[in-house]
Order: sequence, then C-alpha cells, then structure tokens
Amino acid sequence: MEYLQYSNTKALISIAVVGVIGVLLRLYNALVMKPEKLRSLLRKQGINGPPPAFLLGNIMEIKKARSSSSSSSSSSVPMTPPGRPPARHDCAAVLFPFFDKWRKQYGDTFAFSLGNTQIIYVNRPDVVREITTCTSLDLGKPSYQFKERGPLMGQGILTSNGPHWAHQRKILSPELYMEKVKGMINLINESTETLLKSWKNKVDAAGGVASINIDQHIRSFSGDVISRACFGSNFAKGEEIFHTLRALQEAMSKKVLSTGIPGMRYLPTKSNREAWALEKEVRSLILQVVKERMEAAYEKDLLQMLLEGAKNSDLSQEAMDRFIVDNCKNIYLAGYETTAVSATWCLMLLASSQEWQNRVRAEVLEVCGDRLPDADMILKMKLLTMVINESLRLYSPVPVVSREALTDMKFGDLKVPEGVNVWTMVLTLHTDPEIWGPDSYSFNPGRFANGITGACNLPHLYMPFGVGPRVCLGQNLAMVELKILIAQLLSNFSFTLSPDYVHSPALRLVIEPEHGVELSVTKLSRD
Ligand code: HEM
Repeated sequence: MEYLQYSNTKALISIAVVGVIGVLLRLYNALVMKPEKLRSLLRKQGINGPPPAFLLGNIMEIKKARSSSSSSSSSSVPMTPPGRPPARHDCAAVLFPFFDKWRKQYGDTFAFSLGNTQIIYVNRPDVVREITTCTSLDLGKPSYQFKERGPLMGQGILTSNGPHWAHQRKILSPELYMEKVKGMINLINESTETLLKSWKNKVDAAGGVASINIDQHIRSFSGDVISRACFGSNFAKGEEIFHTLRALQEAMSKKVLSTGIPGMRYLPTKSNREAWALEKEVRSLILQVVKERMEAAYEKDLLQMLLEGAKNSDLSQEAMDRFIVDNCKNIYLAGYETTAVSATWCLMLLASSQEWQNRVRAEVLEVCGDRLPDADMILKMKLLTMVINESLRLYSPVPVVSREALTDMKFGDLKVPEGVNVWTMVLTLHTDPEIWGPDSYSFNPGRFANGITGACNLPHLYMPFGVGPRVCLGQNLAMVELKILIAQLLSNFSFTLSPDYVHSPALRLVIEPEHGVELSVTKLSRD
C-alpha cells in the first residue's frame, strides 16, 4: 500500500516536472530562440541594429532617449521659449531621437526589438512604396499592438487582419464615402456652433481678449461629431460611451511604455485592472444602445450599418455583439483624437503666422460670407486646404505606419521573415529636405499651391492618412470636419499664441501638445 502511494506521488512529480520543463522550453523558444533566429535572418541580408537586452529588446534605450530629449537641456533639440512657435518644426527629433542615432550608425534600413517583437525600420522610398501599397492579406497590422491594446480596441477594423478585417472594411467603408460625409455637414455645423458660443462667452467675460487653452474645446467638438455620426439620435448616450472610452484610453496610455514586455498585459496591475473594468463598462453601454435600437425606429447612421452588417453575416450572438462593440470603439478611437489634435496643431500654426491667418480668413469670408459652410464652399477654399495639408505634414498625428509579415514576404530586395514588423516613420519622410526642399522644417502652406504632387518630388511619401489598402477610412470626414471648424473659427475670431504657450509635442496614442495650446483670442466684429 505504502509502496503504491509512493509510486503515485513519484509519477505525479515526474508529470509536473515534464510539464514545467515543456513550458520553460516553449517560453525559451518564444522569448530567446525565435527572436535570435529572426535577427540572424535579418543580419544575413545586411540589416543590423542596436543589440537588444535580454527580454526587453531596445525598450530601455528608447525610454531613456525619450525622457532625456523631452526634459534635458543638454539635448540636441533646442528648447522653445514660452509664447513662441519652434524655429524648426521637427517632431521626429523630439520624439524619436534614438531613430536618428541608429540611422547614422546602421543606415536607412535597420532592425531593433520591442520585447520579443522584431522590427525593421525602413526609410527607403522604393521599399516604402512596395510595403504601403501591397494588397496581399499576408501583410497585416502588427499583432503585438492587438495584444497590448486588446481592452481598448478588441478585434475591430483597426486591429484585425486577413478576411476578418476585409469583411469589416467592406461594411464600414461605404458609410464614409464623400457622398455620405456631405450628409453630415449639418451636424458638423451644429457641433461647431456650440464651440463658437463657448468661445464668445469666454471672450466677453474676459473683456475682449481671452486666453483659452483650446484642447478640451476642440476635443469636445470632435467627440460630439463622432457621437452624432455613429449614434445619430442616440448621441447623448454616445457621449457617455465616449467619456468612458476616453477614461479607458487614458488607463491604456499609462501602459504604452510597457509595449512589448512579454506577459505584462495579463498581470493584475493597477492600470490593467482599471482598463478591464472600463472595458466592461463601455461594452455594456454600447449594447444598451443596440438593444434600444432593436426596439425603436430605424436610422441610417454608422451604428445601424454595423447592426445590419452583423445581422447579414451569419455570426453567433456572442460574435455579433463583439463585432458591434469593437467597431464602435474603433471608429471612436480612430476618429476622435486624430481629428482633434490635427485641428489643435493647425490652430497653433495659424496663431503663429498672422500672414497665413489673414489670408485664409479673407478666403473664408469671400467664399462663405455670412452663411454656414456647405459642400460647394468647402471645395472652393483652396488656401484653407493648403494650410491643413501643411499642418498634417509637420504634425501628423500618427507618426508611424506599421505592418507585420504574416508569412515570409519580399518587398523589392528586402526579405521580411514571417512575424517581423516593418515601420515607416511618417514624420521623418514628411520633413526630409531631399523630398521637400531646404525649407522642409518650416511652416509654408504655399508649397501645396499645386497639390501634393507639386509640393514634393515623391508624393507617395506624404501619408498623414496612411496609404494603400489600409488607408484611413475617415479621411473625407476628417478633412470636412477640419475645414468647417477652422473656417468658422477664422471668420469669428482672430488669435495669437498666448505668452503661456509652451511648445512640447508628446507621443501618447497620437502626437499631441503636452501642455495644450494656449491662444489669446479676440472676437471679430462682422459689420
Ligand atoms: C485628421 C484625422 C485623421 C488622421 C490623421 C487619421 C490617420 C489614420 C492613419 C494614419 C491610419 C492608418 C493607415 C495605415 O496604417 O496605413 C488610419 C486608419 C483608420 N482611420 Fe483614420 N485618421 C483620421 C481620422 C479618422 C476619422 C474621422 C475616422 C472615422 C470616423 C477614421 C477611421 C479610420 C479607420 C476605420 C482606420 C482603419 C482602416 C483599416 O485598417 O482598414 N480616421 N487613420
């Protein structure tokens, strides 16, 4: 009997030991062997890069370079005095100083690691064209981003690949065609009115000139537009969803710097627990609106399209709920902050160039007069389009276009093994003097007088909205929103940079002004 018990315990211990060894071997393979194999494949074709640290890759080096470039006076990036625009609009040098260093050391194409993810940085125009225009479903969005941003984005259009992505894109894209966006102009004008009223009140209360930190106002405007576009008449509920999503995004941005550290997302850390709770809340709020929709009248907004798309696609109830919840979140996230920061940066640039502010205002008043902007007027305002294009060139909210090879792939002479990511630095391409000329770091909307092709010698490298099959679905909506907002602000107010403005681009989920943008705003008399 005793002997039997002894041999059972021995067997259990043996099984446990074999199991633990198996898990350790798999971990060793995923964290050490596989990354090293990929790096050696890259080295074989002459792609070198900074040596990675065990498990972390180059994360610590990146963190260190970032914090010293934003805080240290010994940084190579000159600090901008308060109240002034920078002499050189060079976000890449402030936010990604390590890339400059590595490019000097390893050339235009080099490899680095975020945790166990291997990334090739590509700056060669020919290879960038091949990557960004590749239509194969084998080239997708990086899976490590899906994992890290799981609670925030789920498996919606932004964070899915292959047939699942293609299916979602097919449902959503017709809803954001220009013809549909034209139908949203009234709702955008309504959202703008709210903003104008609040600025007028502030200026009156301040006796003629008000110092306004514009960020929150612009964010509210952008959130209002997206809520109305997505949720139509349920937009009040939309705003509640949106505030919860914003809180979730903040909880997630605290985690951004841990990107790539294996296993971090599963640990019940304070920020993970906060994110999980908010994710649950957003889901239940969205499904509540869906339930009301099922019972009430039919409307033609984005939510309705998602509902119909889900109903027609033979999904289980669980999968259908996920499809709707994830895509509502994705549209918010894709459309809210990007448009808000684009408008904020554009107003900062106009505030620092009285010449361009006056020129665009004259155009707006000539085209629109006392009427609210409509589709024809929006098309006619050329100087306004040039200013927005230039602002998106210098302050592209999304600084990197990234992809993952889902199988072994080749772009020109660059072989990308399965699992390796490729990154194209939009900000660097947007300011390269060889592409844009010697004034590439200056604000000069005049360069867009003959469109994008006239502005630079390699137009495919201008990509504030990305390019190729995964190009931004909302670019028509974003451009119309930006034009209406800026036209309306210019025809009602004049503004300069406040002496309190401190120029400090920061990378959160998008590039935003770290301390906001403070403007001195005066009401224009319209007699
Ligand atoms: C100025 C504002 C905006 C900027 C700068 C911007 C930029 C971008 C960029 C760079 C991408 C990724 C493209 C790529 O990886 O090649 C993207 C994707 C996307 N954007 Fe935007 N975006 C803006 C506004 C919007 C708005 C208003 C919406 C929706 C209402 C939207 C919806 C999307 C969607 C759904 C995708 C994913 C497309 C896909 O993966 O198939 N965006 N955007």
